Amino acid sequence: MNMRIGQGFDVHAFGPGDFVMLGGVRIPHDRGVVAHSDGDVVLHALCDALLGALALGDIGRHFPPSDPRWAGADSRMFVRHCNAMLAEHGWALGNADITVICERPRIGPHAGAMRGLIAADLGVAVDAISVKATTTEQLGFTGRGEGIAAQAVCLLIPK
Ligand SMILES: Nc1ccn([C@@H]2O[C@H](COP(=O)(O)O)[C@@H](O)[C@H]2O)c(=O)n1
Ligand SMILES: C[C@@]1(CO)OP(=O)(O)OP(=O)(O)OC[C@H]1O
Repeated sequence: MNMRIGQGFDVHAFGPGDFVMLGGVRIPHDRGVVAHSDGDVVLHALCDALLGALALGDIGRHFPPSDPRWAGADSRMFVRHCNAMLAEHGWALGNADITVICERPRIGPHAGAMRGLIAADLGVAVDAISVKATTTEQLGFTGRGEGIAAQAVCLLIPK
């Protein structure tokens, strides 16, 4: 069977604020993130995985951080754009698996909501989308609470 695989990774620094956007879900937190858009590392990593599977570059190529149109943008729009590109090139998402890397906020209580939004934006069943999390045992920049990271892998199948 013809298939394509993709992977993505994204990091944003914590900064002033009282919430973070992760997987399209607004999560109350004692920090915000520094970003041009809404800084949703889950959706940015997912977009890079989808674009990588298509060999169509990365999110910054499609939505340059220098472009004022994307200031404060809802990253779900980036995901829907990538999904349109999948269809345009004759591919559909088989499944995606995403890992959020941070000490806090806790992701478990929000993972179901993230999966639902991502599945809706990609037009797939919820069981095609996995969202999970790990700490780095207080090691490194995520361990020190300086920022948050996410990685994603996806498998594409012919449409
Ligand atoms: N931000 C996070 C980090 C972790 N979790 C959940 O806790 C489990 C244990 O994490 P370790 O890093 O100690 O292995 C992990 O498997 C997640 O279920 C979380 O919800 N949010
Ligand atoms: C999402 C975009 C949009 O301009 O900007 P940021 O929110 O800063 O996010 P990042 O992952 O650093 O870069 C990708 C950009 O495309």
